[in-house]
Amino acid sequence: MEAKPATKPAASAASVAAAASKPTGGGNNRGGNSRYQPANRFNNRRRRKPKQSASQIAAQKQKMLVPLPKKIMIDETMTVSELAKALGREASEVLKKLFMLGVVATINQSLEKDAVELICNEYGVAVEDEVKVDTADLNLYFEDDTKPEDLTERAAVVTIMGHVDHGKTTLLDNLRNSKVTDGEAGGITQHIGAYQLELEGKKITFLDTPGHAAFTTMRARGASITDITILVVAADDGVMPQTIEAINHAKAADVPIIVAVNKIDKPDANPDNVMQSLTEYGLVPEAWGGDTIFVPISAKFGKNLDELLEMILLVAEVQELRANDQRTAIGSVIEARLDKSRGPIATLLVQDGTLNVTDSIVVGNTYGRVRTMVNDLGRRVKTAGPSTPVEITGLNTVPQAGDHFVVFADEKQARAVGEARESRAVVEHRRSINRVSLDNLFEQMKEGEMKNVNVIIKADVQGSAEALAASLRKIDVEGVRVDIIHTAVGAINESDVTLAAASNAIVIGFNVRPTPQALEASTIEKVDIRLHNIIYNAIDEIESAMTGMLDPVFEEKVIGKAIIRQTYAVSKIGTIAGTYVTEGKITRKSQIRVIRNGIVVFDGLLASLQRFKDDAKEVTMGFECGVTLENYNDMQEEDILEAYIMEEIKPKSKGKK
Ligand SMILES: Nc1nc2c(ncn2[C@@H]2O[C@H](COP(=O)(O)OP(=O)(O)OP(=O)(O)O)[C@@H](O)[C@H]2O)c(=O)[nH]1
Repeated sequence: MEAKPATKPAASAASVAAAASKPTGGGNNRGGNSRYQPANRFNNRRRRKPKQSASQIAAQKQKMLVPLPKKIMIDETMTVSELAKALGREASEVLKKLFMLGVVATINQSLEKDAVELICNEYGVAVEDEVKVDTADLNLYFEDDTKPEDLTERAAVVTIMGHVDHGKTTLLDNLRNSKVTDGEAGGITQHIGAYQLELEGKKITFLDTPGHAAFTTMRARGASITDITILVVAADDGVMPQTIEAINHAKAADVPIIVAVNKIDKPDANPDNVMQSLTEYGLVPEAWGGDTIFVPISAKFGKNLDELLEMILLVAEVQELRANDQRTAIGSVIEARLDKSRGPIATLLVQDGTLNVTDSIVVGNTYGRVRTMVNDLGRRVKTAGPSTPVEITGLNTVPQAGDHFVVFADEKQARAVGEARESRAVVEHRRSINRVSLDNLFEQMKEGEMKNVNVIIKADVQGSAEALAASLRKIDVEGVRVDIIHTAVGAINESDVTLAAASNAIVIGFNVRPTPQALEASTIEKVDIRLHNIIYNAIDEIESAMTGMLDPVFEEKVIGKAIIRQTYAVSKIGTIAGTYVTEGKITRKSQIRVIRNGIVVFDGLLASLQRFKDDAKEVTMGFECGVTLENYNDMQEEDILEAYIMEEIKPKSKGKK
């Protein structure tokens, strides 16, 4: 049977394909068979044509289907293929354009923003920086975007501060007992770090960890939860160092102060003296033309406590404290601890929104689900609105006082944010970010980040502190001024470092030293402490730093410490101090500072260093030695000798410690 012409081409296509795979063929080479040529061409044409037209059509289709975008977003760099995708173009087309612009690239090569802009320019497409929202940054959730109509009144949050023994705890306890037992007959009260009182239908929340250390530690961690500070000053004792510290801590946080002049029941109470002294710190009673409220009280005998509460309500009213109880809760940690049987426990202060049992929550660098919630009366509650303190369980680990908390829509989201924060916390110490030091002051000023330089001054005597403060205030470099946020007499203590950390301040010590705790805290918090014994040098250093001319060549390095155990007066030689080296070593070449109660009483040269009557080159920790100083004989038992050397350092190194 003769094959029909129509079937021939098909048969021959298979043959040609076979032939094509073996171009040199065997004996049955049909390549020269003219009979098959037309069919061959026909078939080849048929195979080529659809292929070409398909890609052309696809390209055309793509052109038609994907119009160029008006703009594309870039996060620093993008690869050629990402760019092509964003533009809706073939990568080869983008590569070609790059080539024409003189850039030889591959498809996975990442392009800098400049190159992306060049290409996009060719297409008439704008390039914009992608604004990345860092969902793990809890501060974001504290940005206030509530409409005024959604806001309702909330209770004021009050902190009590003052000098030791002036009656802070007595006041907190008596306020609580007087009010709480009124309405909650026999109610179990428990310490959860804060409590609420009700007066005239309005609530007030008291943080019951008195003292400015707790207040400022929380502020250093980002929490500013206090609306009003009660400054307790004992009328029989008057204004004391910690009264002043408390004032400066409250001022630095911009929190209004109500003065409670306490212990007025005492026969030697002198409230007028307290008022008079406080005027020096800008706290002037209303009766004297100022705007500070003073309430004379007796915390112990409950006198005028209602009046004090009324004044708190008054100040709160002026502040117009509002919150939106309909949103998911945000707030801060007041206290946290680990309970052996219940796991991590945290007292939270809800600052906005309403917190519910079962809420998925991120607290500081941990997360979890609110399992139980207990209020300040020890009662189980299911919800907690704004300004309410509650103790919760259900967190994975223990957070820290001052940490922020945020409630998320679901557990998955909370876990993602919590885990991201956890791992981030391991690599970066959040409080060291952007901390000011004299070494970076100029850069921060240049970048416009600094409007004023906050300084804390500690000095051996009030006179030097004031003189230094006055001179520093006069410095004005390119509109940036020095702001003295606290001055006091005595060693630089932990509280100074905490205040510096919370207020981004530099600490200047004049003839004083930091306590070991303060030194340790300053290293952790990256607070710059500068120590001087010549006022001019302190001023010059700050001024140089502000003009970018700070170029320290030498830095002092403390190499050892010793304590004087005994002193001997020896004629012709003077005082020999029998000392015991407690840290590092003392070398014959070191300079010596004599420190008495945190104050530098001598700074100069070593005259002799001896071990068992022999001159020694150096004496190390754990050994005793005899020391004499040049031109100084007033060494006393218990004095600390600090040995230091001056070391050459590279410019822009860490500050003096
Ligand atoms: N007479 C009298 N004594 C008071 C009054 N308030 C407190 N005290 C007494 O003063 C002493 C110290 O009171 P606290 O409440 O412990 O003082 P504080 O400020 O909390 O002290 P620290 O916690 O050490 O800082 C106690 O013995 C109180 O009883 C008062 O109004 N009148």
